Amino acid sequence: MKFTDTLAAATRRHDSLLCVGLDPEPSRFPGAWKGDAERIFDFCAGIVDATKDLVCAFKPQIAYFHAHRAEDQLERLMAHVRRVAPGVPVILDAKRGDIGATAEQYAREAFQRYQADAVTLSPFMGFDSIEPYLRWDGKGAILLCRTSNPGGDDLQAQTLQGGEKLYERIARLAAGEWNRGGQLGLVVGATYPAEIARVRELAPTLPLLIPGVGVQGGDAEATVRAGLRPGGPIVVNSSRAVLYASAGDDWAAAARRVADATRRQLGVAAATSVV
Ligand SMILES: O=C(O)c1cc(=O)[nH]c(=O)n1[C@@H]1O[C@H](COP(=O)(O)O)[C@@H](O)[C@H]1O
Repeated sequence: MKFTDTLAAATRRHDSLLCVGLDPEPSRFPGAWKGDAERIFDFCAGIVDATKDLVCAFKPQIAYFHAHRAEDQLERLMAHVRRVAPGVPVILDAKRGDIGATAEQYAREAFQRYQADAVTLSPFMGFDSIEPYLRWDGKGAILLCRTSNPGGDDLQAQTLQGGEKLYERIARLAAGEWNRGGQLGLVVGATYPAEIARVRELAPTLPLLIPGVGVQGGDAEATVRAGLRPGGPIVVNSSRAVLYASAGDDWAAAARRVADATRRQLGVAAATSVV
């Protein structure tokens, strides 16, 4: 099944635009697990179990695993999601970008080793750095376009010859000549709703991965209004606000509460904004 179809089905089934980001930080783990990197799998699996019926996707961030030599725990986690949440797509957040030959290895890592449904990529090195991912039938490749961080302006807001901004060029290419197999999506930060709206104009049907609600302070309602269109899906990610909703024994229940509140907030915005 294609990433976009899996995503659409999970969005419908769970009535959810929410993606829970899996960014495990052992120093923030609850109780006796605090500081124990051997518990990365247990912690993330607990979050997955507590939220799996509330989300349209999960997004593990690879650095949080690799920094702790926890690649094996990430592999187990991917298998766990497939087992307990079949049909919920997993976006591996790796933000890769390299020459074609190296990109082939990164694609193998994401799609074969980790069995991800989609991966985040930096488009900085151009189409030949993206193309190896598109050889994997049905898999998604989500390109950084207008990122949520303040420094995103440094390059992405630069005006190119012809008057277009860099992030606009990325959106145009991803919606057009680069999207040969219909596998591309774009990352746009919830912290920049005006840019979300502009990207949506340029890429009416691409899935938009929108991080930045929760701890980064992005406005969930403005995000939905700017990004969601009929035939133009969005995936709104929240990581820390869900993962660390409580450091007590109730951490999993608290994560569920925050995830459900965010899901409902997004749902209300969707019901009142999509024409
Ligand atoms: O590609 C991403 O997921 C991403 C892009 C971006 O522009 N901003 C951004 O915060 N992210 C990721 O989204 C997550 C945001 O985490 P929270 O701020 O805790 O919700 C982190 O895993 C970031 O690496």
